[in-house]
Amino acid sequence: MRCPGASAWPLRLSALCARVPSAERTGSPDLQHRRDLNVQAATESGKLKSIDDLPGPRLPTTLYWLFIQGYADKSHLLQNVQKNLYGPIWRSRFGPFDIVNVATPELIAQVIRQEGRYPVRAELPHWKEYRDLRGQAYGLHVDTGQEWYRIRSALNPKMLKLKEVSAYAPMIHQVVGDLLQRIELLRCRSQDQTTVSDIAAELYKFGFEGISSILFETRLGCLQEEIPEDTLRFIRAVNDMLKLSETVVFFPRWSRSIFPYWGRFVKAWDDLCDVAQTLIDRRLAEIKTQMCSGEQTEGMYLTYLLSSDKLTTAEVYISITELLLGGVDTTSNTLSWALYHLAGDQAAQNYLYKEVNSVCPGRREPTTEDLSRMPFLKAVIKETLRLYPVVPGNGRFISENEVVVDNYWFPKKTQFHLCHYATSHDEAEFVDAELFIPERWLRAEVPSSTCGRRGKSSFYQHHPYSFIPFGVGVRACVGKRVAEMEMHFALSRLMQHYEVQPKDGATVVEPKTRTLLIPAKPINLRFLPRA
Ligand code: HEM
Repeated sequence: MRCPGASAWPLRLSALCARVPSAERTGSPDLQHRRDLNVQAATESGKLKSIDDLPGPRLPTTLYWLFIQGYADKSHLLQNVQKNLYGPIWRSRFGPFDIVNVATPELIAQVIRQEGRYPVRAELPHWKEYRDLRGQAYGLHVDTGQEWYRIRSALNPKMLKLKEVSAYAPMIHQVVGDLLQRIELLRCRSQDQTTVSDIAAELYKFGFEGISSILFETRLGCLQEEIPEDTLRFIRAVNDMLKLSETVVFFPRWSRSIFPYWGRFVKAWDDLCDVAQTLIDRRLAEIKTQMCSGEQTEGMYLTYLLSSDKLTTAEVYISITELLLGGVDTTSNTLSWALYHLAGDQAAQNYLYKEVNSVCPGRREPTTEDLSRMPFLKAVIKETLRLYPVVPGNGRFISENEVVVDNYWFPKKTQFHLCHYATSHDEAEFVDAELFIPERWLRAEVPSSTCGRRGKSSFYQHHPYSFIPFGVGVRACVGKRVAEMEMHFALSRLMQHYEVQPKDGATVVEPKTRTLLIPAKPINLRFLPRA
């Protein structure tokens, strides 16, 4: 969970929320009390089953799946395997974890409706331990309750309001310009003068430059010939931290000095925080100089946070670090998969090119308004996120209230795993679910034969909770709007300049899980300049 641990659906989500009484959504004490009484009554009358009645694998079975069957780095696929074995709701116990998995949109919706006013994704004791060790503020991922809400309310306005986010467009276009130059450089240097190897690695740099330009209002030069050492250090640290996070959480505190993992985890976090702090301090010094010389310090995100007075300095530091952490390989992996599929589907790529070209002829840079006239572009990104939700599973740790899901009663402090990889790959929700078909996201009135495919109306319909790549509700991804803008600008401009082809013929690249869903091997692509 670079977003620890969704583009068509916000409208559907609000429609769905409208059916839930507002008191229920906000988890008012009165309603809570009534719900608890109902739950108690129903349990007493024996109508509801308990967590112990749930099917699910025992520890040896889980170990067998992970280490003998090889699902340790394919945990996204385990969602489907276990759903087929145990049904849509099951329990898994593993080390200190006792988890209730839900794998249909209806069940996910039931959990979300009861998530309370301050939803918690999962307890992150090892992240908290690191923050305590270094005397840092907890921040978005670790803080809970009103403290989380206070921080989130400070971060939301300039991240989630469409109008505010549009202000970042010129900066993002500069960064996309650098990406285009870098691709041109790499492809000209390659042996066949067209290939860019490991496109995800280049897009990580794009992701880092993009989010940094918004947060710090300055360009770091991540896409230049000489990549700043701090950029590489940050990308390495994110990778290490995510990998180690999955391991460290299994080891008890007393084993910290015996195994090397905790030390490495701390080092990765130290590097992350150090790079973020250097960038923040550099920008702070610039702001001070500007102020001293009487210049107006009109800035974007960091300046806004510092001047809003809603967060302490320690909270600003950790929030910026977490936004950087969330903003790098989420967008970059999604873009990599989108290019991978477009390279393999020339009909879709041609259609996308024509759409971009008709809205922005002569390679004009698209504005945010132009994007609203590019439904196929948006459909490509949605379809990519459906096939490869970069955060393949989400969670809700419901500590405030007891919960009823599918005739089961769960006590407070139950950890739910929302298996949305399984739902977005479910044939019952998406026709030909394993295929890349962007036009499934276009409304039926739009010619459905765009790329030579036709469908019935069911082709376009799915439950709103079957596709939730950005999460859902008040705790959903804070970077959703920024991510979408970055991806839409980058993809549209790449299409204006290049036709993309697979380098290695029809080589299939599978995803693997390293907390995030990432390509299991490098994606190599050929970029052929368009006339
Ligand atoms: C393709 C792009 C992205 C995807 C698919 C994605 C996905 C997610 C998901 C699934 C969550 C959990 C939401 C929930 O619990 O319901 C999340 C949270 C989060 N994301 Fe993203 N994300 C993306 C881009 C970004 C970007 C660009 C940023 C930074 C600007 C970001 C920052 C965060 C943060 C800070 C959280 C934690 C929010 C909280 O706990 O209140 N994400 N993201």
